[in-house]
Amino acid sequence: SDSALLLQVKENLQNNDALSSWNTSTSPCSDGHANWRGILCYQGKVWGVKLENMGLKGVIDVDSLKQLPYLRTLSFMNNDFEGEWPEISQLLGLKSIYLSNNKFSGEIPSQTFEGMQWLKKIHLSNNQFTGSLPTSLTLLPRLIELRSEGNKFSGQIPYFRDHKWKSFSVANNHLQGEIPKSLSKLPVSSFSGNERLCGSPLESCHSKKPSIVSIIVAVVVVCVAVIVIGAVIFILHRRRQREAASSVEGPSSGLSKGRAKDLGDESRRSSRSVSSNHSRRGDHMKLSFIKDDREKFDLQELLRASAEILGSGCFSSSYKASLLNGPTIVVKRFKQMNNVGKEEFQEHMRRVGRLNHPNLLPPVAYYYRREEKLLVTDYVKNGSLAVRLHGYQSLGEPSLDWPIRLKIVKGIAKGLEYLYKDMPSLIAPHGNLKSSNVLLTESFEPLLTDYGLVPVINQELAQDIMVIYKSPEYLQHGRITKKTDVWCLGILILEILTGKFPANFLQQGKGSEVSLATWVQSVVPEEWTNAVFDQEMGATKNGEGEMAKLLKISLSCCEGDVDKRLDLKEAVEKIQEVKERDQEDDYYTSYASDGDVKS
Ligand SMILES: Nc1ncnc2c1ncn2[C@@H]1O[C@H](COP(=O)(O)OP(=O)(O)OP(=O)(O)O)[C@@H](O)[C@H]1O
Repeated sequence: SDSALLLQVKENLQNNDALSSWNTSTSPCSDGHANWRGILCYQGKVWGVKLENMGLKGVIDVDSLKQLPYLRTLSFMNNDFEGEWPEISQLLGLKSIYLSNNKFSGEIPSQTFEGMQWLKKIHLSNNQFTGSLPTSLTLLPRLIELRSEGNKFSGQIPYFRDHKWKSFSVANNHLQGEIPKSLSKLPVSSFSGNERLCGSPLESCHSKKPSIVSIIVAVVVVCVAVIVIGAVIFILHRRRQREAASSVEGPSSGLSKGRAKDLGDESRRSSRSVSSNHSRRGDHMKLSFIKDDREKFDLQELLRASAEILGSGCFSSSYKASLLNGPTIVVKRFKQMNNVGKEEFQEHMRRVGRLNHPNLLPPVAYYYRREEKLLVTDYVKNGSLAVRLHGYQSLGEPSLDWPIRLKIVKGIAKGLEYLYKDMPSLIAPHGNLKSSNVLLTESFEPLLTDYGLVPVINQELAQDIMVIYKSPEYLQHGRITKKTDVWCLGILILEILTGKFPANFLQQGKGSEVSLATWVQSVVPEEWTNAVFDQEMGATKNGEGEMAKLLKISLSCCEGDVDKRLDLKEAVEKIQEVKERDQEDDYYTSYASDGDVKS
């Protein structure tokens, strides 16, 4: 019976506490409705198994599922399954398969989908699948959704013919080669994050195949160059060693101490040995500067500078260092980038370095070694918006007033708008927009930091640390869209208006939809003045009307349904329309006129 088969499925699952309703006292389906959690019924028959967000792992018992004759949809999204591709391809009647956001790994055999002629939707995003995208996908006549972003698929995209895509993404994999013509009308975001993929809608390939002769010539030239460079490096290295031995031996300074305490595999060495170790590496101490217009310094000078730790997140640690007779700078040490290659990292830094906007903090220099990636920026005097919003009251310092908060919001929106224009190939051009990544200049102009990093951060860890992966679309459907940064913007504005820390509202566990936005929505507008707006903002004459306007805009940015959410352009336009003071507007009336806000 269906009951026995499903109980067998349950038995093979670990962490199955959420399935307590699966027991012999009821049947899974009766008279059209389901008695068992996660079972979808139609006319008393099991047509779907939807076990999402339950922390499940173990084995998916395909042999039992195979015997459910009416099974059409299967979802194990947002769980903790590991291991190889489950043999669900034996379930020939399936119309949809959802396995996104697990830890499945390994290759999916190329013939896997053969014969699954009813299959319309396949969601595999954010696992760790490797190898090629199975060619049998191209043979599925009804396929309209294929989500495979955020894996480690490599090789070329197979040739799809006449599929009418409702949703397609192979973004953030290791795919390469030319995108098949049949997919060239899809948006850039469907393919971004694959460094070696080319052809429309991405940049054209221009790939003239080099002749054998030119390859041989190139190899010879490279070999000669390597020998010459090696000899030069050796000489310089020896010279520096001698110089360094005398200059570095002195008492170690703040940054080297901080690094010695904190730097990954070097953590157990003393600060002195960090310094001398680096000095032995000679040329490896060189930082790559983005622009030529500033005085250069190298890693050794950084290690000698007096330094203090500014903070250490999951993603990076940041040190403030004052160079002797030089500027005060911040060295950010990335923790989650060990998958990125040198070329990729350099190209990315150069790309970020080309950006130029008054609301973006520009990189000054970077440093790459396989086990160490550093980014140097200027120190920004007023620190982060996070500290200003949440840390100042305890110090007895005045908080930010409403006009300044509005100025900050407008600056953030402009910075983000620029990122969207100048990094169009990224699905989430910022990716980690939050208050600790907004710094404030002396005139309280906001500067965005940590932007554009999605392509170089380790995918599997990025999911735990970057704000885009807390969005409703990611938690529910495992996808990131061009509007995901807008959601982050909305939450950030709510944080600025309420003075509340968004992370406190995110429930533990995947799939939760509770956020600062849901809390604000739970408060009636009449209570906003007392219950929602940060009392620390202080009263501005008639400011509440404008505050309410901004609050409504931010709620529209946080709309859970991506289609209803404002896009970035709309959001920025509306934000720029909010005035610092508005003598006529009153927030109750302005709220009443806008019925769709609480959708
Ligand atoms: N250039 C800078 N000038 C002044 N303060 C900075 C600068 N860069 C970073 N900070 C501050 O240093 C602290 C640590 O920053 P860091 O980016 O390392 O971690 P985080 O932003 O708190 O968390 P995460 O690792 O998730 O990004 C933060 O409060 C940040 O605002």
